[in-house]
Amino acid sequence: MGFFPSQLTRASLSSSLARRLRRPHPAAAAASAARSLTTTEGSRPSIVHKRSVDILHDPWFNKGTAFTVTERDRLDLRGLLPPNVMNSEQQIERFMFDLKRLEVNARDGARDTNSLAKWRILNRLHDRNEIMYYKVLSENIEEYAPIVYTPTVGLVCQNYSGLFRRPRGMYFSAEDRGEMMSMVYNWPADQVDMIVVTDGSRILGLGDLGIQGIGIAIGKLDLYVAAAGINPHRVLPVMIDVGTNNEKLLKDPLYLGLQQERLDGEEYLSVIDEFMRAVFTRWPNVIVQFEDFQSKWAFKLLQRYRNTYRMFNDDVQGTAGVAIAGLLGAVRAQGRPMIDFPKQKIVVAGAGSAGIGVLNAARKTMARLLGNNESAFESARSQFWVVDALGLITEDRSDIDPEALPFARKVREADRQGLREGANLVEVVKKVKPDVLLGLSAVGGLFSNEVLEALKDSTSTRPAIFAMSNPTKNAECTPEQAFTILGDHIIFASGSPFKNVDLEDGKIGHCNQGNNMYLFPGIGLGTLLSGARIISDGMLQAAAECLAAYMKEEEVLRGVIYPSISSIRDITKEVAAAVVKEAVEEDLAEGYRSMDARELKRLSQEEIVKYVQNNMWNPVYPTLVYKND
Ligand SMILES: NC(=O)C1=CN([C@@H]2O[C@H](COP(=O)(O)OP(=O)(O)OC[C@H]3O[C@@H](n4cnc5c(N)ncnc54)[C@H](O)[C@@H]3O)[C@@H](O)[C@H]2O)C=CC1
Ligand SMILES: CC(=O)C(=O)O
Ligand SMILES: [Mg+2]
Repeated sequence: MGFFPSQLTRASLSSSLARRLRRPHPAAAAASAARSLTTTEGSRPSIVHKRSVDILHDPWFNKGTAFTVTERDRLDLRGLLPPNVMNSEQQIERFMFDLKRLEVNARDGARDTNSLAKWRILNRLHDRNEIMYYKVLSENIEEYAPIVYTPTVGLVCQNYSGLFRRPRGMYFSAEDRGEMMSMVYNWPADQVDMIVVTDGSRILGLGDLGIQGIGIAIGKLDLYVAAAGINPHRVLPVMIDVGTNNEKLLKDPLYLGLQQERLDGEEYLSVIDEFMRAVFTRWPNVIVQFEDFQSKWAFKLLQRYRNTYRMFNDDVQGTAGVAIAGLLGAVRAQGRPMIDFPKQKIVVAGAGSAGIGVLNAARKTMARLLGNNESAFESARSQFWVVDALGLITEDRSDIDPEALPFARKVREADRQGLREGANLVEVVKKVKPDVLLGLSAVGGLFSNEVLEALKDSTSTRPAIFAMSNPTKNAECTPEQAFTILGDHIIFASGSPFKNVDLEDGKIGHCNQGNNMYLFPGIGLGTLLSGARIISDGMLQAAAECLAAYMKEEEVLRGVIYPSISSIRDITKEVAAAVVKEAVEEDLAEGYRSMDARELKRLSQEEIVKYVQNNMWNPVYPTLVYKND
């Protein structure tokens, strides 16, 4: 990721040094200024022999956010900086604000009081030396994933306008309409494999963070490099800035994004359409991961692009796959075969992009296990109870969200259970006695003691709790609460990492991390290496099944339903191989580099895994050779 300092040759460095040395000494400049009444050194233009990112990386010329719009156009900088142009006083104010916040920030982390300080140190390393950064991250993934990814990345996004030092990635704003097709050429890499794009409208469970949401795209791509071995020179974090509806940011003089309300409707769509056309024109083989778009647009954009472009929505599709793997694990943990999955009663709190994604995938998986026909699909529907901000969703609700409609309980059914439209979560859990309680609500503490007490009457021998909302403070409950109230026999998973819980008698309450990080890197890598033109449901299903099968029987029986993050590279390799295999079987694979479609078809399972492994980038210094051309 970033701007390839390694590509600066000794020649370009020494010529830039020579140019600087040719620049007049300040004393000589002062004398010359005195000779002229009209021109001072400050107002005289500087001759610059470089353009684009080379300027941003030259501390002599770099003005950061203070480059004016015309300068950005003249110097090929459009899109390489956040859109809000600042003057030098504002820049200093922003810097000082952040400097003075250091002590406060140190207390902000949920569990690690130094998390933001660690992020800063890692980020500075990322700016200085990419290979070393990724080596540190890969070799210490358990320790640093919570810093570059959830939960700390949430804190980073909340404070991004203050933390911003060097730009990373591209910014496409509403002001860039009509320019995007040329702007993409400001990015220095001729090959980009992976883009993670957000519009900042729903960052983790933290709401609309506007332009500051670029932190999540950067964090996800860090995992692409560390887990999937995508070459960091070929990843691109993108922020599409269509404004923000966050009142605080709209009023903040130090905010780096457009201070206007979000575009909506056709205007919004035209910006996203233009962005998609531009990136696929320059990089026809790129894969675009949509991340943290508010539900309102997440589904619409997925439907709009999924059959034309190589893209997927991680919150809808990645999360669904991870949840399915966990739900199947929870069935196995009860000592029951997976075929029993369609008998599970599942209460889902949250009907947004993530919740609905999980519900659709779980229903399809049940239907497949029941015979894969229409009646199986219909009967699977009755296994779910969905509670959103307004309570239990039934067909009695007016103005029901079309995505949630298939999961609305029939009024008669609800009546029979003593439930009604809008029933609260405690009532629903009491009446349904579910096997699984799954939270994707972004409401920290939603699984209150009362809800957990109600779950004691679950008909399952091993009730499962998935508190999947991020970051840590948004988790629906903590593992301590769950194990303390319900005992050691439960299955527990959370979206952000928690420590295992020490229980009495030396027993351990295992806390699984149920996060889409176990799938999205493998989905991206498998798509890239298969050369599939689109990402099909089958490819996503293959990824989920691979993750489910990764866990051994004895682990699952101990309550360990997701792997340890320390093996994420190995899991990702297997997931990517499963995606490649499925793409080949569905005749979607067109090959990658010298591996053409016909040859891909001839590979055995083992050879596919090897092929994937051989194409994963490793953080090792290459030998550098000077070439004078
Ligand atoms: N663990 C993981 O891999 C993932 C976790 N997430 C997390 O899921 C959460 C939700 O994400 P989205 O679905 O995109 O958000 P969203 O904002 O689209 O949906 C939130 C849903 O929760 C509902 N809700 C709000 N208050 C509620 C309450 N008191 N009781 C029940 N439901 C309530 C809302 O009505 C809405 O349906 C976020 O915290 C996000 O970080 C999202 C994707 C992946
Ligand atoms: C993990 C993730 O994608 C989210 O919380 O939005
Ligand atoms: Mg997300």
